[in-house]
Amino acid sequence: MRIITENLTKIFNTRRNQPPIVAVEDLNLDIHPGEVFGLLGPNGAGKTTTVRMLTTLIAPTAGQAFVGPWKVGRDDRQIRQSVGLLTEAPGMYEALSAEKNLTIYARLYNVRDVKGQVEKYLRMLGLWERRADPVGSFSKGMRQKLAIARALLHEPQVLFLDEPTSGLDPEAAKLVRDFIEELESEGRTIVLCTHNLDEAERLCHRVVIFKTRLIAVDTPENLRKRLFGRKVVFHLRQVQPQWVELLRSFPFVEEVSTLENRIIVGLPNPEEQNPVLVRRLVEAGAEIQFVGELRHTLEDVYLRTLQGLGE
Ligand SMILES: Nc1ncnc2c1ncn2[C@@H]1O[C@H](COP(=O)(O)OP(=O)(O)OP(=O)(O)O)[C@@H](O)[C@H]1O
Repeated sequence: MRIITENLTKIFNTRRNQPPIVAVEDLNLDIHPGEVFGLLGPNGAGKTTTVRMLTTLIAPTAGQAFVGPWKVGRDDRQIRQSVGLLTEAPGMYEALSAEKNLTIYARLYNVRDVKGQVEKYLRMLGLWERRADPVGSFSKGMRQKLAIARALLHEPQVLFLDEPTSGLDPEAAKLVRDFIEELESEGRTIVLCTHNLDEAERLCHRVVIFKTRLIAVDTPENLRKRLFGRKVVFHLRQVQPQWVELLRSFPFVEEVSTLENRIIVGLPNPEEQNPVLVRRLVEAGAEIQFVGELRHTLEDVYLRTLQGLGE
């Protein structure tokens, strides 16, 4: 399912005499069916507010939004049936078993085969053996998995995951990430709010960086290229100034810098241009140990993007 927002805005009117809080302003997004889409932004950027609007938990102040063919504010019942939501602090009945908790929610969602669906997701998330235990006895990771199971019981085509791996140990976090990839392969649209940029980079096709308003939206790769260009690192046995000058003499070379025994070269198209540079360096007597691409992480991109706003 496709998700579209058009000038989506949310303003919270707090206490009297207090200025209103603009949480989300004029947000325009087009999330493609079947993509994993990351919502990135600092604390208070409006990520949760956006998710709450798209899942019909709160009404937009202005603008509009569509989840598949359904319009937020007009078709809320259909939207609730089509979306699954994992919130930051999913509440469960602590004294009841995992199975009982899921059964209650499955009934609430009018799931047809309650028993079958509950079993399917308990098994899928590795909780089947612990199904009779009270949720109060579960670890954080098990609770998170149970919450994911709960969000999936009614087989939503769209899934909103707010910080799905926060507070999980690396093993549990990996399990959840693998599971997200599995859900993606089933063609579901997944919207992921996360502060874990490494995770966003691994899972998301595209990300939006926003802070109340949209700042940038693209694939992590394109954002990286746009902000940093592409850079190639030549590791040499030692660097001679004439090799730096040689590299600078190529018209397509954008910039050259050195760091210890490395020469870093900005190139628009390394696949085409590297072989030429390698050949000329070798001819000039350089001893090349390695050649690699300097990778900027999504974290670099994120921080640089927000810096542009004076963060
Ligand atoms: N119910 C509310 N009443 C008043 N203000 C609110 C309400 N919900 C959110 N806000 C405000 O809206 C802004 C955006 O909050 P939101 O929770 O959407 O941010 P977030 O990007 O999810 O942040 P975090 O990364 O910290 O979870 C904040 O300034 C917050 O204080």
